[in-house]
Amino acid sequence: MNRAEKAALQLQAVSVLRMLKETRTYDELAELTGLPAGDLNRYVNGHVLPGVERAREVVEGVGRDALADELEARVRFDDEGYVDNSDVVFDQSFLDLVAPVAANTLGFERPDVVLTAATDGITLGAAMASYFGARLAYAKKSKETAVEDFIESRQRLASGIELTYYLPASAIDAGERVLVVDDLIRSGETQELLLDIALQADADIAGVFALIAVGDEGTSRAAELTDAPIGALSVFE
Ligand SMILES: O=P(O)(O)OC[C@H]1O[C@H](OP(=O)(O)OP(=O)(O)O)[C@H](O)[C@@H]1O
Ligand SMILES: Nc1ncnc2[nH]cnc12
Repeated sequence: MNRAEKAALQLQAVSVLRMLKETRTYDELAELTGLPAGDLNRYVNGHVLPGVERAREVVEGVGRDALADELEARVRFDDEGYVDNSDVVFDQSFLDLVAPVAANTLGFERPDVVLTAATDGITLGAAMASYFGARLAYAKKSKETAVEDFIESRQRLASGIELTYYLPASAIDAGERVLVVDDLIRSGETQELLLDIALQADADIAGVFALIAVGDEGTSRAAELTDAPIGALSVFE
């Protein structure tokens, strides 16, 4: 880890601690993290940065569990099991915290491009791309005007309806590493289309990440298409 990466990790830990502190006293935060309340006060107020090892523990340990709890508190299911995750995908600050935690705990290699599907994947994709210093690309269900060349991928869904995603051909170069992300993975049909687009571009898959997996059908389907790491922040049954 170079100095810049260490500094980024230390600042991420401060962001995680500040989010946790919003709903807790310092004593409660101390109990949760195992760190002294006085130190936590200095980190949260920005007077001192946590050391690299402490920062890693916060980001990898407490960070992931706390973010998963926060995610679960924000998601609502309707009577038919469909997810309303507006309170998650509309909150760019929350997603900015998820990105480093996802990257560190799931072990994705730094990608060149983060690829997602319009519409709801875009804010998570932007957070992940910004964290990695990568480009963001999103495939759409319609062709963008004035673009001549597209990579397209079509699939007939279980419902019989055909779904096609289009990506401007210039968005991914051959040989680039692509991390595929989305807010939600259920059947895995969308991920399959995105992975197909990345493979058509002759890209290497760096991983697949979703905030929410509903069941394991989607992640299993993705696992058949790539050996790269696949993970979700929370899995709902
Ligand atoms: O694993 P799957 O069964 O494919 O479902 C997941 C996809 O469904 C949702 O998008 P949707 O098609 O509703 O489009 P939207 O983002 O524009 O709402 C979600 O954002 C994922 O892209
Ligand atoms: N909002 C949603 N909830 C559950 N499954 C879905 N598949 C596509 N959109 C979905």
